[in-house]
Amino acid sequence: MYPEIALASASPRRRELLQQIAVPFRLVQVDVDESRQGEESPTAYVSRLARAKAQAGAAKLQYQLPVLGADTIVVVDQHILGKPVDQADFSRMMQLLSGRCHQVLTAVALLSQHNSQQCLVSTEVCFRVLCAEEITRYWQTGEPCDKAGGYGIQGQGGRFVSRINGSYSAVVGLPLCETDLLLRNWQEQA
Ligand SMILES: Cc1cn([C@H]2C[C@H](O)[C@@H](COP(=O)(O)OP(=O)(O)OP(=O)(O)O)O2)c(=O)[nH]c1=O
Repeated sequence: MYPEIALASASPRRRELLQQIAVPFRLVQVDVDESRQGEESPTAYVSRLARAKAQAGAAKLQYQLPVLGADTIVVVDQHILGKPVDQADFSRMMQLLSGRCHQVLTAVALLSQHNSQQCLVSTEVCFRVLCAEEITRYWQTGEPCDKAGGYGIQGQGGRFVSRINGSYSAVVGLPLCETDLLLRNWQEQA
């Protein structure tokens, strides 16, 4: 049903999500500088990173396959939260997220030599109020360190989430509905 693609990602979640909708893929390892450029907006930043991952993968594979790249960030009051660098950074993030709603932005880019498509999905996630003790305990599980915003909705972090409005799979790292559409559009144009 889908074209064979390469996934430019080291994220086990993105791998599992693509498998969930039966997309045939191989992996390509890329190393992309994730620093923000000046006053770049959150949407510009996350979209650029998804594109940069796909571009790096396509160059590495010499454009033999379409390459999919994705990026996820958490945004609260225009602050961009990536992965926490240490426990203090993580605690700061949890205090920002406690007792309120934030946006999770996931961008997906699909790229070949002659075609490029991308989409951006924004999901609202609401947290109940968190206390200092559970924030410390959550850090000790090891789960937060490789997740944007310092939490995994699909893991123990799910206990903090009171409500979500939008795409659950986008929060975990790859929006299934929009990725399916991207791939089907791609196939129609090929
Ligand atoms: C908010 C949230 C994020 N995440 C993950 C999704 C992404 O893997 C990660 C955000 O970092 P990213 O830089 O988007 O991705 P990554 O470094 O894990 O993988 P890649 O090689 O594709 O760049 O946070 C969850 O797993 N659950 C959540 O609830």
